[in-house]
Amino acid sequence: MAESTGQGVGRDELATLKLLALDGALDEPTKVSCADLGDRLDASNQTASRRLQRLEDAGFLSRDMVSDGQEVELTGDGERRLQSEYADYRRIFEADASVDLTGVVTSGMGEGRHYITLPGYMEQFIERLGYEPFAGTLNLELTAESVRKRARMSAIEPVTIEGWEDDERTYGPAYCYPASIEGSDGEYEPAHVIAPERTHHGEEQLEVIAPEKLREVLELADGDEVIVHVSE
Ligand SMILES: Cc1cc2nc3c(=O)[nH]c(=O)nc-3n(C[C@H](O)[C@H](O)[C@H](O)COP(=O)(O)O)c2cc1C
Ligand SMILES: Nc1ccn([C@@H]2O[C@H](COP(=O)(O)OP(=O)(O)O)[C@@H](O)[C@H]2O)c(=O)n1
Ligand SMILES: [Mg+2]
Repeated sequence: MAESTGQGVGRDELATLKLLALDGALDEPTKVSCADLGDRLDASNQTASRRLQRLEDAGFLSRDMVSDGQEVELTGDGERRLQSEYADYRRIFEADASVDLTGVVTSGMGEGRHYITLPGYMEQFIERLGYEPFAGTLNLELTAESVRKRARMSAIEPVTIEGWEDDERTYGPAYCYPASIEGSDGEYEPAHVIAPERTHHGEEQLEVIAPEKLREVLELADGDEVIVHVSE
């Protein structure tokens, strides 16, 4: 049994996914033959076929049967899985990883304020980030390209804010990535992209914290575009 790397796929499936991407299946439906794939993976035809099936079941691949074989294309999740692998290699080989993400300012659920000001988090922010964050998170809706690029943040070492508990419940950890925020009115730092482990938002929402209210200092309103430069 292959070692699991999450979402039901193992190392072997990941190697298969990489070969398919090298063949062009990231950009368009690409013809594959299990015999050829098996040869290149040093595995049997049946093994190659099983790996394709697992990748499809995991949602990393879409497949179309055509008269003389099959065409495959990586899904968004498939691309993100490879991006995250790529980010690991960047982390290994590149000293100063950075990523620029673009998004528009949006209003969230009004919960950021509550979480940021809980003493169990606030004390850690002050100690580990070196500033007392403004009470809330600036929410950005990322462009489709930035949603994909977001995985590259894993090449950057975050400041970890640990989970904690009170009498009533437990609170999850959160990871803070150093960043500067560029609006049309100028650039602001220090700031951090905050990624709570437990969140109600999907990958398209980015939350940012800073010592000041960014809507005021950068004169931002819903719909304004900002660029977040994330780097160590
Ligand atoms: C520091 C921090 C810790 C959080 N911890 C939790 C948590 O333990 N459980 C949870 O359901 N949501 C947690 N959240 C996430 C919020 O529920 C929510 O996803 C988001 O931060 C709300 O942002 P918004 O009000 O800006 O839309 C946390 C958020 C932050 C900023
Ligand atoms: N550093 C920060 C943090 C939050 N904010 C804003 O402060 C308000 C409170 O944050 P919040 O996270 O509780 O609210 P929503 O993001 O859910 O709208 C929101 O309007 C945020 O956009 C800001 O301008 N600068
Ligand atoms: Mg917020």
